[in-house]
Amino acid sequence: MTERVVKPVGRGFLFLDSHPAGCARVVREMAAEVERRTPARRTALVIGSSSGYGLATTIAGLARYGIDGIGICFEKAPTARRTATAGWYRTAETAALAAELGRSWTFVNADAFADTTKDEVLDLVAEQLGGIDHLVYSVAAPRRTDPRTGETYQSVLKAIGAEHTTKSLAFDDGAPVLQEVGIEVATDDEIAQTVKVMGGEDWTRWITALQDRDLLKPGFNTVALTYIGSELTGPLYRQGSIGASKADLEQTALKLAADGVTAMTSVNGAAVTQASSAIPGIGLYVSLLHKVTGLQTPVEQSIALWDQLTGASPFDLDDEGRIRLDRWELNDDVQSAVRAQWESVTQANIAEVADAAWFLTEVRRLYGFDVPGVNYDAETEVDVNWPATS
Ligand SMILES: NC(=O)c1ccc[n+]([C@@H]2O[C@H](COP(=O)([O-])OP(=O)(O)OC[C@H]3O[C@@H](n4cnc5c(N)ncnc54)[C@H](O)[C@@H]3O)[C@@H](O)[C@H]2O)c1
Repeated sequence: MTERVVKPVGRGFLFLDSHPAGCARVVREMAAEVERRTPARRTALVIGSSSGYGLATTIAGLARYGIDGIGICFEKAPTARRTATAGWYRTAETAALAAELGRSWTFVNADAFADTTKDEVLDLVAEQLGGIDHLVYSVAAPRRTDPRTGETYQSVLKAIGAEHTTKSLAFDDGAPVLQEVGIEVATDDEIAQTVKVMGGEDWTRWITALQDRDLLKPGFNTVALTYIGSELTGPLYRQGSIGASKADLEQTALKLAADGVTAMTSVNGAAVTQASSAIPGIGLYVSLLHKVTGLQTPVEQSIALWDQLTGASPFDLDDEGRIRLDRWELNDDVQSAVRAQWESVTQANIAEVADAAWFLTEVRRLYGFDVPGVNYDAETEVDVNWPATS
């Protein structure tokens, strides 16, 4: 047991330590957003369950429909010098929540891309759940090793075709700083590697592995998360290397559907997550978006997703068969207001035009800081165990 005071130490939007009590409270706050429904008696596999949209999907499914499941994520244990990663602590609290609600959830801390992980998880699915009704694929990873070849691919955040610059938000001692950031052009190889990491290949491999062991229940459906976003972020995101991987993911859904699997992508709206805060321009964009309209939270969107996956609500699909949870973001009035603010923002007016302070708080909350009700001067237990099977 190791109790210590944990402070936000780091650079930019990256902190070295996470606050266990703060992370636990964030999980409870997320669960409190969910209105319960009659249990749906369904089982789910959530890949990327410790953070961002995968965490929200896990909590929403558990708290709204009493879904049982297995979550997979890739987190770091505490060491003598550093706390565990935030997702480790959030997973411990999510497991405690599941136990309180009397549901069966097991969390596997391993590389989802590895075949050894697939084998381990499929064994658990067979033993504990008897099969899967829903698979939600919500991985955001910087690299992937293909277990068949041993080759490691890296994803990049670069433009395609022409170089680009974007306005971007940074902070100096808590004060917002407007920057211009250059975006390099990705080579063909970098684009191909990004698609290998964030495209649909691994999602397909999970589904094939489940099919091979006859673990898909009748009525099974699966979603992988994708993003479209605004024209303002288009050159870097949707038309960039990461967007190429999202196009691949969307094509994969169509291929899986052609093979008889109920597979769709879910277009979620912008959210402040560890993955998104690393993308230049996104911090400024969401700070402006928040000022214009507020953001629909990941839990709110995940509730809408579960309502559709369980059949409680009809699917809200676009012409390309994608579930649209981002209509609030891409609404024309919202986008033209955000564009006007994006064009008018300067160093002098940034604190008024953008909700920069809100954004910084959201980033700090990703590590369990700035959470109301937590005493950050008190010692907190950092040696939290990975949850046992519930
Ligand atoms: N954040 C946004 O604004 C946004 C918007 C729309 C869609 N999305 C999509 O949602 C998905 C999740 O993104 P996020 O922003 O919630 O990310 P995130 O960084 O908050 O979470 C990523 C999750 O993936 C897990 N993970 C990473 N590498 C892994 C590995 N090798 N094996 C197992 N688990 C691994 C992490 O542990 C974590 O649980 C992505 O597909 C992303 O494109 C995000």
